[in-house]
Amino acid sequence: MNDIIACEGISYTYPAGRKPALDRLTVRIPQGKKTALLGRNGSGKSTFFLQLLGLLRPDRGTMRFRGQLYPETRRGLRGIREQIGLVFQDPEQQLILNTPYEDVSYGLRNAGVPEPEIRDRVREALHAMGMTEAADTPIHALSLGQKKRVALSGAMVMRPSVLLLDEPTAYLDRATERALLDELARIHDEEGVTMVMATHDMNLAYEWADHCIVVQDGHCVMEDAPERLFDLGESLRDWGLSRPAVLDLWGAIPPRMRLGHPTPRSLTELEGWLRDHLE
Ligand SMILES: Nc1ncnc2c1ncn2[C@@H]1O[C@H](COP(=O)(O)OP(=O)(O)OP(=O)(O)O)[C@@H](O)[C@H]1O
Repeated sequence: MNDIIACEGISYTYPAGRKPALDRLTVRIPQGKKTALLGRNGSGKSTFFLQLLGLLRPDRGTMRFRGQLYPETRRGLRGIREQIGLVFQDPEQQLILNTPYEDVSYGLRNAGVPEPEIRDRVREALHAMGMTEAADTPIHALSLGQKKRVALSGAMVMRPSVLLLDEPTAYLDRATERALLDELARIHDEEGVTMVMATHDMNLAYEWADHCIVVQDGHCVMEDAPERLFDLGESLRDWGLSRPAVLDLWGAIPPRMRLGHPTPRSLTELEGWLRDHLE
């Protein structure tokens, strides 16, 4: 597996922090894959995202993007930021202009993209998120799910190679969550974008991720495929993680019935299996 990002022993303490937010963190982000970043509140996930964007710099350790050390200069870091998009947990923190159209065009205009191209790219990005009709609606009149879609459009319009998603499904209802996940799947499959998602939802991590990273107290304690990670019992509890419900339900089905069938990755998949096998 090729790594698009590799961090080696990075540590960081906030100026006002009493202990390190990141403590000798060593992790890699595989290129073109979907990585879930897991860990209890305060374990360092958001801080890690800010480090990846170059908005915070490690006190020690090294970070590489496509095999090259992160640049030291502002200009170099801006170049990294053009290739990495971040969608904040709270869209209110991200959306700064009056309408979706204005907000999504902001980054392109800053990058000096010509107006006709801005128009086309913004329309395309809003259309992909089903936000065409709301393009000129005041942001404050949008629902939370719509605001999240605008934030995602704003990140995607820059055509990043890596998309960082901080709790993208937090506060969303099931239907809006499903629509957002379908859109992420489309972006991943069609555009080959590497994705990293911080989430507290273990069902989602198990269903969505190819690769999982677990952080505890700013340190990586486990990095593996979801099926191996979620097979661990006690350690999961120590790290503040739960087992995905689908694994417990699947385990409750008599072994002779499930023998030879791959373990379902989601409750929807399990539901389909039950429908086929219990008729
Ligand atoms: N601006 C700040 N100043 C001082 N300490 C901070 C600051 N931001 C975060 N921290 C501390 O750094 C540590 C890591 O926080 P971080 O927000 O990265 O965790 P997280 O895993 O993203 O948490 P959550 O799951 O709640 O979003 C915590 O101890 C937190 O209190």
